[in-house]
Amino acid sequence: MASADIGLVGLAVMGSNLALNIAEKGYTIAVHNRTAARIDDFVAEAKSQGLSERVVPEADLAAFVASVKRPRSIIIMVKAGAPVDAMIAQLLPHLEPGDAILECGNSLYADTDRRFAALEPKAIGYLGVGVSGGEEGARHGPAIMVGGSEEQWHNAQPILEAIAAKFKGEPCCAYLGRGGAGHFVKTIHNGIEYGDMQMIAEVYGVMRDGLGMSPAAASEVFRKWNEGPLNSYLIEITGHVLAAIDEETGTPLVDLILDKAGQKGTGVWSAIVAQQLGVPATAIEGAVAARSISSRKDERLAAEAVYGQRGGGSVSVSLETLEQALLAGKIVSYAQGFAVMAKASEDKGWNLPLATIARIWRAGCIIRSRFLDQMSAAYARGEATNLLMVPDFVSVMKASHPALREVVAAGARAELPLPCLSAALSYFDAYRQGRGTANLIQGQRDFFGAHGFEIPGRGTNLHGTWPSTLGK
Ligand SMILES: NC(=O)C1=CN([C@@H]2O[C@H](COP(=O)(O)OP(=O)(O)OC[C@H]3O[C@@H](n4cnc5c(N)ncnc54)[C@H](OP(=O)(O)O)[C@@H]3O)[C@@H](O)[C@H]2O)C=CC1
Ligand SMILES: O=C(CO)[C@H](O)[C@H](O)COP(=O)(O)O
Repeated sequence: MASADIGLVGLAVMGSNLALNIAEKGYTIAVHNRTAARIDDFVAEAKSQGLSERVVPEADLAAFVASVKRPRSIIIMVKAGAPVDAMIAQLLPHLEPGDAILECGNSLYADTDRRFAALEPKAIGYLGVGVSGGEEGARHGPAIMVGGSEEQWHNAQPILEAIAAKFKGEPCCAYLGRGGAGHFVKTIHNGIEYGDMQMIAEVYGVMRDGLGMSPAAASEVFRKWNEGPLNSYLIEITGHVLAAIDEETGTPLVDLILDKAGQKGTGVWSAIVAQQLGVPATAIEGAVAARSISSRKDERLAAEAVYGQRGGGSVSVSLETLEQALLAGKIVSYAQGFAVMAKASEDKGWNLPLATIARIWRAGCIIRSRFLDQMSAAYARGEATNLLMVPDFVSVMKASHPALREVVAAGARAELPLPCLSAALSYFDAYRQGRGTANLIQGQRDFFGAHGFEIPGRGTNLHGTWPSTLGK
């Protein structure tokens, strides 16, 4: 007999913690996983947490679906990509019109659009749900970004709001638009996450290599910064990562970890979509490229052998300057991420609520910070679509961009790579430069390709009389 309020397939890190969160909120949840051993492990864990009475484990997929009350809501939390399509195909024969799939992984928004469109004629609802917060967030309250059918959102809303993180009592969960809107917003969340993490890593590099600070000393600085305007989850965990000691050797763990960053796709997708939309997101692009160069360890070692080790000596910037530089870089990066969402919203007709997005990112998600509270208030007042033009942030940027400039210049002189911070600074300088240099590019384009240029007051698509370069 159907007894479960909701079902969940995929009991790895995220799925098992979400399922425990759902059970803890008083809902009965049916669970299934391709590899049955994970179901047994999950049941044992649920038991140890006193939640097994609200768990219906099913190793057989048909029995799993049948155990969920109609109209059914089934969460899919498996590896993104082909496994999601495979899971939908396996579930479909057992679902009935009116049932819904809530796909909660880090899926490419275009895949979600496609799946949404394929299931709509079958009367199977489809929600593409971005979930952020990692293992701990999934268990105790993630930020939840929902896209897809509005009707299905209303069906799922009570459970999703119950399990979401709360900021001053408000659930960090919202419906953001049709089709892939929720996954799109989660992707940009991750792009911003990449920018935050890379800028923090660059500042750590200045501390380690330019100021000669130990991990313990750097940890103490991040702990202090977490009490100020940079207060955020990522600054907080950076302090903890830098303080950790390896039990085997007694040395700082961070000094033992290989300097090659992994990446699973959302950062690259953010950079690609920004370029496709014609919205500069240079800080995010810089962060993605930095992960890629980090992964080429052998090539970097070979190049170091050719060019020699860094010869720039120490840097002389204060910790206050570093803090201000990080703040300025972060504002630029968020401005870019939100500008990408604003343009996507326009192009795809999603009507993305930017204030709501900033609001649901204030707790639960990886980029949660004090700063997002200020941002959501600014967007709610409808002040601007680019954060760099929002009065509160204009004053912060005016005060902090000289620090960003000082750090980037000091880094360049000391031969320290700062790809993300320098990209943010260049974007800021270009964004506020009333007279740029693209007039020369237009001249060059007309020279080699007769592409035309504009002279204000004279006309568009004009051409120059250029000398011939033939035979030279
Ligand atoms: N880990 C994190 O911090 C976060 C992850 N996410 C996203 O959430 C989703 C789940 O992540 P995570 O919990 O880390 O798990 P993984 O991404 O590691 O995926 C493992 C799960 O997918 C299942 N799976 C893989 N291939 C198939 C298939 N072909 N058919 C059926 N099931 C399959 C596995 O089943 P089996 O046990 O049989 O191998 C297992 O349950 C991903 O999209 C991820 O990007 C989102 C936010 C944070
Ligand atoms: O979605 C997440 C956090 O918000 C996941 O942890 C994701 O895996 C992070 O991306 P990457 O693995 O590329 O660093």
